[in-house]
Amino acid sequence: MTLLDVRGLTVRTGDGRTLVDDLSFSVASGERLGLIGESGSGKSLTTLAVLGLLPDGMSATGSVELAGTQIVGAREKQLTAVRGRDAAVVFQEPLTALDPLMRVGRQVAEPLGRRTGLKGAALREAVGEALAQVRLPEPERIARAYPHEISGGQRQRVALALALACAPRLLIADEPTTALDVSVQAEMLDLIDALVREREMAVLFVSHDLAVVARVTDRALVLKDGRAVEEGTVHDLVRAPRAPYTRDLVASARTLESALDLRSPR
Ligand SMILES: Nc1ncnc2c1ncn2[C@@H]1O[C@H](COP(=O)(O)OP(=O)(O)OP(=O)(O)O)[C@@H](O)[C@H]1O
Repeated sequence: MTLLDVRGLTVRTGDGRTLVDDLSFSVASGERLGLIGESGSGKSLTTLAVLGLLPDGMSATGSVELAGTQIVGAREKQLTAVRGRDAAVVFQEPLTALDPLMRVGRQVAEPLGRRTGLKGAALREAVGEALAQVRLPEPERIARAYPHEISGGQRQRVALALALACAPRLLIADEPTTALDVSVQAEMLDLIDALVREREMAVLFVSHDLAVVARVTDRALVLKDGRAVEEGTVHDLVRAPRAPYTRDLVASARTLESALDLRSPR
C-alpha cells in the first residue's frame, strides 16, 4: 500500500524562484527510500513540504498525499493530525526538536501520553522504556536532564525517541547523523535500522552521503538543483549509475573508501 505519494511537487519562493522542480516519488508502507544530493539540491525543502512545514513565503504546488491526506493546501488542523501519527521527523540538529527549558522526560511524556492515554507512574515508566529503546544509558537520569546536560549523540537519540513516541507510519530522517562524530554516526544508523525493522515503519532518509544512505535504505532518488536525476535500488545506483551526477557521487564515495584502504596497512 502506498503511504506517501508525491506527484509533480514544485516549491517556489515568494519571488518566483523554483527550488524543487516537478518531483515525483512514492514510499510504500514499510519501505525505505533515500533522498540523496549535494547541499542545496532541495532535499530539506522536499521533506518540509511533505509535512506541510515550508518556511513562510514559500509555496508548494502539485500533490503530496500522506496516508490519504492531501498535504498541499491543507489547513493547519489537518496537518496537526497527520504530523506525528502518520509521519514524524528527525532533523540534523536535535535542538530544533527539543525545548531547551524542559526536562527530556517531560518532552517525551507529552506525545507518549497523548497517544497511549497513560498518566502518572505508568507514563513515567513508559518514558523510561522509550528512552531505553533508543539505547540511552541510565534512562532515568537522562529523563531528568535538560537537553544541554546531555551529549549531542544522546540528544539525537532523545529526538528519535520523541519521533517514535507517536508510533508514526513513516519516519522522515533528514541528515540525522551529519552533526555527529563518525563513531556515534554508525551507532545511530544501526539504531534507526533496527527500530524501523522492529516497528515495520517506512522511512524517507535524507543525506548527502551515499554511503550513509546505502546503510539504511534499499532504494534512492538522486536530486540535483531541485530535480530528480535518477531513481533506483541503491545496488543499481552504485553498480551502474546512469546519470553523470550519480556517477560523480559514486566516484567520490569510492575515493573516500579507497583513502581508507590505502591507510589501513600502515
Ligand atoms: N528559507 C529559504 N529561503 C530562500 N531560499 C531557501 C530557503 N531554504 C532553502 N533555500 C534554497 O533552496 C535550495 C534547496 O535548499 P534545501 O535546504 O532543500 O537543500 P538541501 O539539499 O537540503 O541542502 P542541505 O543539505 O545543505 O540542507 C537551496 O538553493 C537553498 O539556498
